[in-house]
Amino acid sequence: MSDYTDIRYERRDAAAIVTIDRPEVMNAFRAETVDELVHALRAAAADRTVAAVVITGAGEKAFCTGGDLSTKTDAGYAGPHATGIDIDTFNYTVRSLPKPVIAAVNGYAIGGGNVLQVVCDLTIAAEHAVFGQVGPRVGSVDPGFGTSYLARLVGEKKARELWFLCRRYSAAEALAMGLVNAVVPGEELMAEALRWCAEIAALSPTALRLAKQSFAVDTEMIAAMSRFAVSTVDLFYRTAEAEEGYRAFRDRRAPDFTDYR
Ligand SMILES: CC(C)(COP(=O)(O)OP(=O)(O)OC[C@H]1O[C@@H](n2cnc3c(N)ncnc32)[C@H](O)[C@@H]1OP(=O)(O)O)[C@@H](O)C(=O)NCCC(=O)NCCSC(=O)CCC(=O)c1ccccc1C(=O)O
Repeated sequence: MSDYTDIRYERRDAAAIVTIDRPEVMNAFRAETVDELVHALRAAAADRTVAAVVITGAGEKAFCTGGDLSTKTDAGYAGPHATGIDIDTFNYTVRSLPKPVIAAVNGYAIGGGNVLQVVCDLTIAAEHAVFGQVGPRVGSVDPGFGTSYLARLVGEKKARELWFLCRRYSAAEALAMGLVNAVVPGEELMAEALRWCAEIAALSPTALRLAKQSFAVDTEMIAAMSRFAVSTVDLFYRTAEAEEGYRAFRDRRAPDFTDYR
C-alpha cells in the first residue's frame, strides 16, 4: 500500500515525513487515514536509512482534529475495527517504532489530534498551534493515552482541566505546561523538525532504541488501559448521549446532555 489517499510519505535525508493530508476536514482521521499512518510508520521502521520520523498535517490551519465526525454513525465511526478506527494499532506502532517520532504541530491539535501528538516521542509546535480535548463536548473520551499518559506530561490537575473544561490552549501555554518540547514560528516548523532529525541521525541508533523501549516499558499499563478503552468507548459510542454530542457538532449547535446527568 503506497498509493495513499489520506496521507503523504516523503523522505528528506535521514528523516521520513508523514503528512496527514485531509485539510478539508482539518486533517481529522477516518479509518483509512489511521491504517495508512500505520503502514507508513512500519515502512519507516523497516528502512535502515531513516533515523527519525516527523508526523505533521497538511496546510497551516490544523495538525489533526481527531476522529472525522462526518464519518461517525450511531454505532461509532464507520470502519472495520471495534470503534471503527484502529487507533490502538497506531499508538502501538508509534511506541514500538525503534526510532524517535516527532510531531510537528502546524495548527489545531484537538481531541484525538492532541492525543496523537501526546503519543509521539517529541513535539515541536508552531506559534499559532492550538491544543485541547473536546471529547465530553462531542460524546467521546480517550482513556489511557488521552488521560493518564497526558497527566504524566502536564500533571494530574492540568490533565483534568483539559478534559473537564474542554478549553483551548495556545502553543505558549502548551510549552509552559509540558505538553510540547519547543515552539517555533510557523514558517520554521519543518526546518526545525528536520534539524532535530539530523541531530538524532548522528547518535547511536541502538542506544536510542533501547532508551525508547525503556520509556515505553514504564507506561505499558497505560497502553493496556487504552486497549481496554477501545472496547468500552465502543459501547459508549452506541448510546444516545454520545450521539447527541457528535450530532450537535454536525448541526453547529451546543449539545444538550441534561437528560443524561
Ligand atoms: C478544530 C476546531 C476547533 C476549529 O474550529 P473553527 O476554526 O471554527 O473551524 P470549523 O469551521 O469548526 O472547521 C472547519 C471545517 O473543518 C471541519 N472539521 C473540523 N474538525 C472536524 C472533525 N474532527 N471531523 C470532521 N470535520 C471536521 C468542520 O466541520 C468544517 O467543515 P465545513 O465543511 O467548513 O463546515 C473545530 O473544527 C472543532 O472543534 N472540531 C471538532 C473536533 C472534534 O470534535 N474532534 C473529534 C474529537 S473525538 C476524537 O477525536 C476521538 C477519536 C479517537 O481518538 C478515537 C477514535 C476511535 C477509537 C478510539 C479513539 C480514541 O479516542 O482513542
